[in-house]
Amino acid sequence: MIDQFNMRDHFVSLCNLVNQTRLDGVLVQSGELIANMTGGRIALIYLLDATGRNLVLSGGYAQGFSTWAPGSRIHPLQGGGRSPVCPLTQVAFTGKNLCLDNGTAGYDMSPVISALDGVNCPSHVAVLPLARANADFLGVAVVLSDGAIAPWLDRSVARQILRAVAAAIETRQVVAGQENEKAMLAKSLARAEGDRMSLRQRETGRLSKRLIGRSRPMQALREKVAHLADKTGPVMILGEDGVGKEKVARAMHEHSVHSASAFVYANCASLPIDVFAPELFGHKRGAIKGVASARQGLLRKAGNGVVYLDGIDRLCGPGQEMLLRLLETRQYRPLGSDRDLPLAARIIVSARSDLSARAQEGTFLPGLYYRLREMAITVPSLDECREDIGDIVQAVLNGIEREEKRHLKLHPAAFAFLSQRPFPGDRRELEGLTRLAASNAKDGTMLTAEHFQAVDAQSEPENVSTPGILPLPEALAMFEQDLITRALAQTDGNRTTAAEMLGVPKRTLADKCKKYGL
Ligand SMILES: Nc1ncnc2c1ncn2[C@@H]1O[C@H](COP(=O)(O)OP(=O)(O)OP(=O)(O)O)[C@@H](O)[C@H]1O
Repeated sequence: MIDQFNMRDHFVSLCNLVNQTRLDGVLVQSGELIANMTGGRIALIYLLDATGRNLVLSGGYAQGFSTWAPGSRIHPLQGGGRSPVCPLTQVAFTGKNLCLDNGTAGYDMSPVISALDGVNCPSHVAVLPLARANADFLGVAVVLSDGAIAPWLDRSVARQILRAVAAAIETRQVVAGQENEKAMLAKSLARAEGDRMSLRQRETGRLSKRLIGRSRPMQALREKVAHLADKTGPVMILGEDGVGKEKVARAMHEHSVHSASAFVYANCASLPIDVFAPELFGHKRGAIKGVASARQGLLRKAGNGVVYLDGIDRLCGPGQEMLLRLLETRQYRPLGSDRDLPLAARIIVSARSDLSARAQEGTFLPGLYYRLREMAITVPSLDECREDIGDIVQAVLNGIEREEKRHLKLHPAAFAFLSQRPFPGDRRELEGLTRLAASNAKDGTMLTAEHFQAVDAQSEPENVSTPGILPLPEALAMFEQDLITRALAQTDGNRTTAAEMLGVPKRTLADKCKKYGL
């Protein structure tokens, strides 16, 4: 009769249960379902906590209350042999229904009474175990009824409903756990991303202090430097004289994980192989004639830092071949040694921008060029980044302020002057010009266009009036006169010696002196 009478209600409640998307909703729905099924007035759900040692009052249902959320309370599962017995503990350990239709004598009902918070406690109590799909203990449902509960529990539907309730709770717990994990993961990802961003900002900030300029080409350059900094393999930095190739190399090293190791500089320009090889690889004692002691090479000195080879385009042919071999084998042998050593340092080279053409025409080893261009950076010239002039000048002035305690500011007219002025020596020329202009300015003043113009005027070669095109006899006479004057000056007017110097007979010189009135 019970089953027939309530079947439709059970079915609706079960659908509601399955449709709950939150654990608290599942618990209320479960309470209602269990109460209806057992004819109870109140149903409480206690779930085992993560430690497996406590039952936590997690949800409940009370007839007549649209929503009822008993405060969550923790009840430690008690060890055996206690008196009075905790009914929750007993069910947790036995896994069997406990139906107290005939009174609760001998049982400690405080975990149940305390949950009621003043709600009148019905006379009949049953504690029903809830099990996970793998039969592990999940928790208990406590039913409080004004009438006998046992007859209701005998129905097969009771077992099915308790299984459905346990499954719904377990599913929600798993989903809630996953969501919790997802939220924690998202939080830690956001934290890591934040850390990464601020680290990146700090690093890019450091790079902008070294490689000054807000122009697009400079921004792109800094990005490329940051990108290549932690890669391995050689880097080639291309650019004309004074654009800042070495500065880029140093910035890349400082940005890398090996920044604590050494940055070793070597100028390759025009070095013959017998100087370049021992310099780079080092040599053993007695390996070089006339050199008594052994010497550590630059590769060894750099450790796992950087060896910066400046002006690789001017390295001699055998040097180029040696370098290619080093990059290919990643091994080298100090002169006089019989042991190869591994290449630990990163090789960064600099060259003028026309290296590709040089490789094509065969004046630079093509194989080395192709190896080096795998990671190449071209430094934009100041002409391509004219908007950076103000920032570079300001950086120089800041340096002067730090070193010399002199405070100088750039006058807008000076900036306008510099923006127009060509800089064939690139950033090096701008830096040097600013230093010289600043040396003529007083502390606390503005650096004006005149300060820069004064430096330019001093460095211009003296005005030599170049004669226009003269008829050849006239020009030859001028040249002859100048030559004789200088020969006489050098010989203190001694015509005999002067004639010898000029390779003419004494008589010819005398005639010419007469002709030119010397
Ligand atoms: N982005 C920059 N901001 C400010 N100063 C710079 C910048 N780039 C280079 N400089 C300055 O220009 C000068 C030349 O730089 P660096 O020696 O790095 O140039 P380079 O290209 O290696 O020159 P070279 O070809 O003669 O070896 C240095 O004094 C450096 O401080």
